[in-house]
Amino acid sequence: MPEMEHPVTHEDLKNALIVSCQPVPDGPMDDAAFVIGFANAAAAAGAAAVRIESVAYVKAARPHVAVPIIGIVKRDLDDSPVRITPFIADVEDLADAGADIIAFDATDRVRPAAFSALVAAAKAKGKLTMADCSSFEDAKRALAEGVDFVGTTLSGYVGGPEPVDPDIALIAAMRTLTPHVIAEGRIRTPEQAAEAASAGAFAVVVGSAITRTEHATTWFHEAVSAAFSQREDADKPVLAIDIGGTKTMVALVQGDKVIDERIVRTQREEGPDAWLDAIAAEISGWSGGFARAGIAVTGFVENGCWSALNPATLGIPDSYPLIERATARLGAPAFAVNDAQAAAWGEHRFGAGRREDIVFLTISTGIGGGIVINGKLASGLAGHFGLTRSASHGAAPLEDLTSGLWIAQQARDAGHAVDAVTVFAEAAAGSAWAKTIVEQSAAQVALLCRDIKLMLDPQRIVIGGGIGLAPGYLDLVRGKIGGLNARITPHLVAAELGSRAGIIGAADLARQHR
Ligand SMILES: CC(=O)N[C@H](C=O)[C@@H](O)[C@H](O)[C@H](O)COP(=O)(O)O
Repeated sequence: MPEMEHPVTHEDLKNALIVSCQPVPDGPMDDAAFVIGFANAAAAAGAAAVRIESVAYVKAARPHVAVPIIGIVKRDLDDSPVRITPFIADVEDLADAGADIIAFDATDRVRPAAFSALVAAAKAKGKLTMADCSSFEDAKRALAEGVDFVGTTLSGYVGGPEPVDPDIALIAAMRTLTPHVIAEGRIRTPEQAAEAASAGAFAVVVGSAITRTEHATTWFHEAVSAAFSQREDADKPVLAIDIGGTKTMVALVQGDKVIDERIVRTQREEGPDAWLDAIAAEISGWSGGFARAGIAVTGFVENGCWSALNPATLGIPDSYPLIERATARLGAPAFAVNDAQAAAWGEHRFGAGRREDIVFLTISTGIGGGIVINGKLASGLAGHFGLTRSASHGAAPLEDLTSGLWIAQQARDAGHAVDAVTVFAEAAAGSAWAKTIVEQSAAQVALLCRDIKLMLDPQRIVIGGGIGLAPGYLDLVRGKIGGLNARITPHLVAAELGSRAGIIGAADLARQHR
């Protein structure tokens, strides 16, 4: 033995793993002894069939291999792109060598022998047939010629760049034509093999990942090298930038440590190209000292482009290509994020968030925020709580009834032309008018925090910003929340990273973003 004891049928391949035992041509494993070894190792581990290339290897393996063999011959022809089993003689020789199933190219290309003749030759020898297809159309034609199996073998190999992933969609499409679909090509992981099976494959072929040692080694080598070089990058400082309405903070940040820090004025009228130029000029002495850049900005960032939500804060042209321009201008790959979202991430990683799911609220001139859920930062518009209207009962965006600007306005209306800081000082000193204003602001924030708890259920709500951290303010908010069932009471804590939360968060996000 082991010749096959009975003629192989479709059922022998049902729900099978098939291992293609084709060493890299002319490589150190390109030897009959290895092909036999691979085939027996595969069979011992549960493979129900093997695929072997060349008449010589099929002949060598047949006496030693007890599972069905799919045989192919590969040829590089001058006058045809067809490589897999192009000639009738190939079919016959494979059959005579002991292959149970003969596979051949089923593409619609110039070929030396008619497809129907190949099928007939295999059948004349009493063998099953497998059509190596590149498309749904190939499979349709092959089935019309009476093949037993259609494979996705040649998808991605008939022109254009070779894909990386298996063609799962083609498996599913071919399954609408026949149950006898063999998934083959670029299946590199057990997960992909399972996906192919779930998509409707009758059997799944895995080749290079198991039997082309050089290929599999290369994949690991590349992954490991990339990870090592990323790790070296990760140890380098990040250039962190926080572009605000009046000033821009630039810093070199390592972990949560700010190594160096500068402030540049944001020339509001000049626009983002000029702001980036000013930043680049300011940091020229740091060149080579950072591997990447993290940018926190007012407004929001989507698909690498920056837009204003409130142009009064800073006039950003709509969809300014910030990441592209910053990467070019700063000489390092850049990442950009809303400033309050960056601060939320900073607090989550290194501050009062304690690596828990948090909502961060910065209450100062306006109200900004960020959300970290399931360990991930929500991007886009997420966290712009100051613009919500539920807590203000629709009267105006919440920040217009809560923030520093509103507090100063209320004071003026009460006949006291002072800023928010003074209002807080007056409230602390016992002035009734000032207390009333601060309490109203705190009551709005309390409503917002109650809603946030019910909408997102964060473990903590971290409160920052000049107003949020003003002495006594957080306690006032807690007081206004009071009386709720413990499960739905939000847990409020004071932010810990202060004005550096944004740059620390942006730096960390840039480090993690590849
Ligand atoms: C396109 C072509 O010539 N495919 C050949 C067909 O036999 C083999 O080189 C592949 O190794 C085989 O299809 C298995 O695929 P993978 O090695 O990607 O698991």
